[in-house]
Order: sequence, then C-alpha cells, then structure tokens
Amino acid sequence: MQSLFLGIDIGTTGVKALIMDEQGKGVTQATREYPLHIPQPGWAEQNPEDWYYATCEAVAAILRDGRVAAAQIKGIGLTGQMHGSVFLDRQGGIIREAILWCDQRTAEECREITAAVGDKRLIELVANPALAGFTAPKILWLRNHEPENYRRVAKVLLPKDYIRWRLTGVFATDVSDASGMLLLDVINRQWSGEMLAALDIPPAWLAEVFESPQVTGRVHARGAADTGLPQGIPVVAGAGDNAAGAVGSGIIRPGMATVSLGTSGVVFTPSRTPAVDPAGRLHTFCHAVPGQWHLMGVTLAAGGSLRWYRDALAGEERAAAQELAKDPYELLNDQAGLIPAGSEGLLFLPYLSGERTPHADPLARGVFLGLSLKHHKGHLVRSILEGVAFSLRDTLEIMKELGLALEDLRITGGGGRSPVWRQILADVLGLPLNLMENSDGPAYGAAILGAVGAGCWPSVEEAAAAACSSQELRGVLPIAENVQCYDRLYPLYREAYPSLKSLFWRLKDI
Ligand SMILES: Nc1ncnc2c1ncn2[C@@H]1O[C@H](COP(=O)(O)OP(=O)(O)O)[C@@H](O)[C@H]1O
Ligand SMILES: O=C(CO)[C@@H](O)[C@H](O)COP(=O)(O)O
Repeated sequence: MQSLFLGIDIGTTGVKALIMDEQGKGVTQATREYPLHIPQPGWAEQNPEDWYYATCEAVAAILRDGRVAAAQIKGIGLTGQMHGSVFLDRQGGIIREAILWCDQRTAEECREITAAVGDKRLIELVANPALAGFTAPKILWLRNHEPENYRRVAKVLLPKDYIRWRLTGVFATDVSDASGMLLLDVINRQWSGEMLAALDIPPAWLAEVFESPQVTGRVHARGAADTGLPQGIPVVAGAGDNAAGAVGSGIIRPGMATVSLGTSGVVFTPSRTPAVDPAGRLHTFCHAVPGQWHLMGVTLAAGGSLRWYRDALAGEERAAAQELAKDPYELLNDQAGLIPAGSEGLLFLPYLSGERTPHADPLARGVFLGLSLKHHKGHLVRSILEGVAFSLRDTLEIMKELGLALEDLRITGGGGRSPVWRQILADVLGLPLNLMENSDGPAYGAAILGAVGAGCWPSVEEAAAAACSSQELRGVLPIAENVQCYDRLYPLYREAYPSLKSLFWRLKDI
C-alpha cells in the first residue's frame, strides 16, 4: 500500500486538506469555508474554533471519499494564513477572536514598538520594521485596549499552530511563520530574548520553534476522535502559507519566485542570506527550506478585492451562477475578458484593507479612479484585476531595484484559476509566468514537508524538486500590445496613492 501525506492549509477564505502520494502526485482534496468578521473598518477577525471545526470536516470528507485509507497517511504538514493572534488562557480556552494578518488596528502599537526598541535595533533584532499586520503589535494592542483579556493570556499561537495544538496537544511553531510575529531573531532562527524583554512579553507565551520539516508531535487520542485520523501520525512544524506555497511550487532557490493571488497578493523569492530591504518595504523572513531565507512583498487585498466585489456588487451574477451551477468568479472573469486592456481609463487602487507593500499605510483605502458614464460592471471587474496586478508590479519593481534577478515566476493562489487574471498579470509585469498543473501551493507544500518529516525524502529541496518536476508547467506569455498599454498606465497608478494619501487620513475621522 502506498504511503500518503496530508497537507492542511488554514486559509483566510477556508481550510484546504490535500492528500499527496509518495511521488508527489495529488490524490484528493477537500475544502470548507468559514466567515471573516469585520467588526470595524480596517479590522479583521476569525474564530479559531471555526478553523478547527472546518479542518475536522475537511479531513473527514477526504477519509470518506474512498480514495484514501486512513492507515496510509504517514505524515501531516500544517500551513496557514500568517501573523494572526490566537490568545489562549491557562486551560487552553480561546480568550477572544483571533486578530488577523489584514487587521490594521495596531498603528499606535507599531509606533510604541519602534520607540521602545529603536528603528535600527529593530531591524538588527528581527530583520523587519513594525507593521500593523504582524503579531507583536496585536499583543500590545490587547494589553492597551483589553486589559482583562490580556491578564488571562497564557499562550499566543499562530493560526496553523492552534490547529496543531488541537490535533497533538503540542505548542510548537516553525521558523517561517514565527518570522512574521516580529519576535523572532530571523538571522539565528530563534526567539529574540532582547525583543521579548523590550516589549515585556513573557517568553513562556510562545511556542517552541522548529525548522519546517521537523516532527513536532503526533496526532493524539482527541485529535484522532475529532478527525477520524489514526492516532500517532507525525505532524511536522510546517510553514506560513507563503513559504509552504513556495515549496509546493518548487521555489527553492534565488532567481525563482511565486506570484500569489490568494486573499492577499504576494511576490516571494528565496535568498541564501537574511538580506534586508534598507527601506523596509519587503519582509525578510526564514524560508521553509532550512538554511534559506526569503524576501516578499504583500498587497493586502488581491483576491480579497475580487471577493469584496462578488459579495457587495455582484448579486445578479451570484444568482445567475447559482442557476447555471457555475462559480460566480467564472462569470466575473467572462465579463472582464470582454473589456479591453486598461479598462477604458478606469483605474482601481486595491487598498480595501489598508496596505503593506509598498505603502505601509493602515489608512489607505480602495478607489475607482476615472469612472465615467461609459463604464459598466465588466469595467469595474477588469480594473480590479488590473489594479491588483499593478500592486504586485510595485513589489517586483522594488526587487529589481535591489538587484534581484527573477527568471522563473510561478503563479499560485485561488486567483490563478482565472485565465483572464493570469494574462493581465503577465501583461502588467511584462514577463512570462508559469502555471503549475497543481497550483494548490500551500496545502501541497505542507504535504511535501510532512513527507520529508516522515522520511520519504531526505531534504525539502529534493522533495520539492522531485514532486514539482512530475508536473506540467504551462507558460503565460505577455501580449506586446497590452504590455505597452499597461506601461503607460502604471505611472498613473504610481502617482495616485501619494496624491490621495492625505485624503485617506482625513477620511478616518468621518
Ligand atoms: N475562478 C476564479 N477566478 C478568479 N479568482 C478566483 C477564482 N477562484 C478563486 N478566486 C480568488 O481566489 C481567492 C482565494 O484564494 P485562496 O488561495 O484560496 O486564498 P486564501 O488562502 O487567502 O483563502 C478568492 O478571494 C478569489 O478572489
Ligand atoms: O500577511 C500575509 C503574509 O505576510 C498574507 O499573505 C497572509 O499569510 C494571508 O495569506 P492568504 O490568505 O492570502 O493566503
């Protein structure tokens, strides 16, 4: 009987559980969605209990579908949205909803951290500036705003590490995800004692840190009863979703990059050293490949912008899709495909959740610029896809400025399913892109890490190379005429944010 490996991705939209075989071939998968709560503009929360319930359902669905015998599963890898804060009390109870990566409430706490540590020392200690989405500012926010909750805290976990705790009873994390807490000494791949002391955060609140393919524990009796998995399966440390997505796309050396269209949009490239962007625009985090780091830029609402449009403005299309038994995104893609490149002068700024790269600005907001009577819904959709692509180009331009030569870019994330969006991305970036046969990035990468931990491959590099080489790569080539159009539009996009910045800041008081 073949050994199989399970990858679990705690995404922002939902959980994906995926089974991979010893050759790296995807066998089956299941997804379950959960709600995203927006208690105030700029805030974003989810209930960790929803993640666990959805995980149990997705795993149970896989075990029911007849293609997998539970006893074949020999290793589990976990991945998920980064930076989210799960606050647990002494009994392991959830104190409040998790505050997510795209939540922007902590601008004041970021200033507090920078003042306490000093901006230069901050980079020396944790390789990154204090940004609103990171975890340490969320801990300080709880101290400043919910002191009763703060007094009850015994552990602070990242999203996938909460699932680990429910499945195995172990408090552990991995270097790539821990990098996004602003508490990890990214150079030495261990918690920074100096940073914890400066912020007065007890070290005992944090989980033990492992390299991504290391085994952290095994499925215990309760985890087995909840999911239907056999007791005793090893669970590896896993990785943040971007590092796991990179492993799943074979992005294991400098010169390669993932371009991800998940809820967020990310350009991710490995680095042999913990190199830092002197202007602090890119993040420097540990890679899931031991001994490597990575640089990445993150736009907060990529797929998130399209999802917002679908939910807020596409009621008709949702109803039509239901009647046709189609995915509403397919109808939106069809509409966008009918509009010429440049959306006939309509420009979208995708800052619906504030922004991180290149404008670290929690108060930035979304904009349709240039609306006219000529425009209809298809223009709105196309301009959203184009605006997100411009934002990803911003990160690529920074990487170019830092001398990073990228020659193999691979698309990952749910938005990569859209042929129109893939083409727009290639045209806006002016570069050929590759789409893998299996573009389930993070869950697939987590399964690869699980297989390495279980001894199926000797290293993450070998596993990722072997698993990904069995897959077909489809090229998406830029169309010269569209590239010219976007090259004319991009400078306008660049100019729009600085022109509007002070208005965004004044809008906050309304
Ligand atoms: N067929 C599609 N066409 C365009 N975009 C899509 C399609 N399917 C999903 N998406 C986009 O992908 C996003 C979800 O991507 P996913 O990688 O699953 O995200 P996450 O890990 O953040 O949950 C959605 O918000 C949506 O915008
Ligand atoms: O904040 C970041 C990375 O720094 C995001 O990329 C999150 O990790 C969420 O990812 P998706 O839900 O978009 O996959």
